[in-house]
Amino acid sequence: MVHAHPGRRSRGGTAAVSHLDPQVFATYLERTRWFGGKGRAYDVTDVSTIGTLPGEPPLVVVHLVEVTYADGSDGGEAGVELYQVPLAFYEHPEQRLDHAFVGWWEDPDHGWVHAYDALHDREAMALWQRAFDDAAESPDGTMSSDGLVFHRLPGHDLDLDAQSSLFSGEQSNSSVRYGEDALMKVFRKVTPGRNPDISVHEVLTEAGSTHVAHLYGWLETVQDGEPVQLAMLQQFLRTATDGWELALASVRSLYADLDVHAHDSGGDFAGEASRLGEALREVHETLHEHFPAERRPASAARELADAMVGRLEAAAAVVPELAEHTGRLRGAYDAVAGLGDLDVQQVHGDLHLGQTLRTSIGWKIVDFEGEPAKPLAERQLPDSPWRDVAGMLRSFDYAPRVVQRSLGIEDGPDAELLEQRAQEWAERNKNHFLTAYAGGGLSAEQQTLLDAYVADKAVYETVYETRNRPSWVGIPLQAVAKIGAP
Ligand SMILES: Nc1ncnc2c1ncn2[C@@H]1O[C@H](COP(=O)(O)OP(=O)(O)O)[C@@H](O)[C@H]1O
Ligand SMILES: O=P(O)(O)O[C@H]1O[C@H](CO)[C@@H](O[C@H]2O[C@H](CO)[C@@H](O)[C@H](O)[C@H]2O)[C@H](O)[C@H]1O
Repeated sequence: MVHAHPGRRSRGGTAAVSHLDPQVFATYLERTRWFGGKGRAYDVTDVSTIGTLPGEPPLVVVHLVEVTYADGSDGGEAGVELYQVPLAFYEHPEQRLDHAFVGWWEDPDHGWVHAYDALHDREAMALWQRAFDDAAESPDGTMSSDGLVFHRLPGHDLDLDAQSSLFSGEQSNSSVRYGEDALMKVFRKVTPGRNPDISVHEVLTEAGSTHVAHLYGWLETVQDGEPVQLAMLQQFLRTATDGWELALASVRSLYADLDVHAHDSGGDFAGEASRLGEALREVHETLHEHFPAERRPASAARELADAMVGRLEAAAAVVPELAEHTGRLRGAYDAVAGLGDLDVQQVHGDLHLGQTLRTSIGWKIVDFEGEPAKPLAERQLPDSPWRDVAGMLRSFDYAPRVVQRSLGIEDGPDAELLEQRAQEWAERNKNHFLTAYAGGGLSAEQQTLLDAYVADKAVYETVYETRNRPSWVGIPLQAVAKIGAP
């Protein structure tokens, strides 16, 4: 059943906006990078208003869009998801925002109103920044307005003159930078409960970690007594270059002359891969110190293997091509079942090169939210640090494949040599990263655990790609086909 928008309370002089058509949101979701339900049959079953940003113009209203999937919660995926869509309303069309147009409605009191995705709108984004600044003025560092609660940590004065611009990269959420001062990440898929991205950044900021951007604050609302965390404000790392982009540049330089081996290439990435390994080790050590950690008995290894098999079965329901590989994948998981004690702690949960930033003073790691497709309760649990290591290894595998696709050369006359170079590049960087992380070689137990996490991650990626970038699913499928192969 589709519910109509409940309507907005009218405030002095502003347009009341009612009758938001759920179908308009459905159409908009399909156009966005961050909607994770592509390829599934669904309905927008509710659109609710959770608050209005203080100050105006424009009028900015935060909506939660409820998406209900026809396949229920089959395939390990949620049956219902909530997406955050803040809209900026204008009484007349704003040509500068044409690219962010969501829809228009005839309002019974005010005629036509035009709605735009607020994150593209500088005027709208300034309202968030001012509200965060107001929170810093209050003795407890919080400011509440119309159901929205802004929290600030002490230690940084926001630059209110800084202009916003929306990031355009490969993202599951939406990030807006305020000049060179701050970055606000607006969580798109939201779940009631504490988001680990905020809680981990808060702890690491307070611990003085040099490998994360400092947390400045966050925005939440409370529904049925539980926080729903909507956005996070943090230090903008001004000298940062995305680790993923650096890796792609290195691969491009390798592919420029296929006669040159990866270790001789001018764009060699191995030194950076080693420094990344060291940075991850330090982050894991800090997380181990400040969050609960435990050594679980051998039965935990069996449970882990079962969980991986469960994820594989769920994934195979979404990606039928996995079926032919399940025997070999199960082999990797069964080996884990025979391991001894298992050390778990707070980890990153979804680490890949796109979560690393090279600054002038070293590598930083971002985005501690965990895998976007996992339920929040699962993402909050301690896990094995090898999960993060595996994520990075998968990323070193992705980079050469993505460059081949972007250059359209994967099926060209040099395909064989290209594949050789791709493997050289990936192996070289994986080895450097791993050796620096572990401080030497791995024990047989560590290798077994790592292999299983690599397989688990590749399986996860087949679902992620199917749902988000269907034309990329061949990348993880190619990796899955090699796991355990003779
Ligand atoms: N503090 C920061 N300063 C500068 N750039 C950042 C910062 N945090 C993240 N980024 C950039 O924004 C991109 C997206 O951030 P991320 O937290 O990974 O978002 P998502 O959860 O949507 O994937 C990252 O790949 C990185 O390039
Ligand atoms: O960054 P997020 O937390 O949203 O992570 C999700 O999106 C990632 C892509 O943006 C995805 O990562 C996969 O693609 C990367 C290249 O774009 C590659 O480097 C990673 O190895 C690969 O897993 C991630 O899996 C997903 O959870």
